Amino acid sequence: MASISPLSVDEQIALVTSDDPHHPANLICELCRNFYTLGWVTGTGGGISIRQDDNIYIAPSGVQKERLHPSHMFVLSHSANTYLRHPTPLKPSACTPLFLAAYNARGAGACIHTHSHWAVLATLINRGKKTFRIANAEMIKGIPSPATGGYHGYHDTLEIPIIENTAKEEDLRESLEKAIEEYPNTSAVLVRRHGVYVWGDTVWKAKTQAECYDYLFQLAVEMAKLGLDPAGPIDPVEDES
Ligand SMILES: CSC[C@@H](O)[C@@H](O)C(=O)COP(=O)(O)O
Ligand SMILES: [Zn+2]
Repeated sequence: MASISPLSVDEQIALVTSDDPHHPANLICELCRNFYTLGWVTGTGGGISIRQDDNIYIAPSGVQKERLHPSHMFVLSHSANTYLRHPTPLKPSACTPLFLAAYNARGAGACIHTHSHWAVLATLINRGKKTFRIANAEMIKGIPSPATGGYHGYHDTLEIPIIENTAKEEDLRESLEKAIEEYPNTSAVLVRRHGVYVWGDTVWKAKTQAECYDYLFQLAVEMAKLGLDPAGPIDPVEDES
């Protein structure tokens, strides 16, 4: 991927400078501060990328994500596969190939990567399994169903692929791409002992869906602790009359 920008210095600065709080460079900073308080992006891990038309905004690698400034942002031209802005001496997030997988395969508008404990534990209660399952939970209704063009229903079983972690983040690309292909109805991929990637059509959909997923991961972990099957049926209610 070329790192020499075809843009002038002023044009590069303009890409990440805006008074609009909804500008991707500003939003990445704000959302990462929020995600930090949730334990999603602590210790420099995790992050979010946002696509605005052909421009993909990416945070730097190995930096405290709650202390980002818009001027730290990388901007990648999706169609040209060229960095329009590559602030030295920073490096783009190691999650970039994973974010690109969501943009390329699903036309996502944003992709979030968290190291949430709940996501990690959701992979551990499914030891030896390639899929996380949960059913009959209200928050499933917040998860899209690309197969129907709508959302999952309350009684649907939500299935999320689990891929195995690798020593380097970028080496997850192949298995993440395969999981996206094998699970056409998913908008998230869990990474064993690591976290989760969640994408959405817009930044707000990616955010709210990541919140629904995290809620469901916590619910499943707490249910498993109580000996309950997160994907189990609804118990029949006794007729006391
Ligand atoms: C605590 S380091 C974790 C990283 O290796 C990685 O898992 C991660 O999610 C963030 O990568 P980064 O390149 O800093 O954006
Ligand atoms: Zn990570």
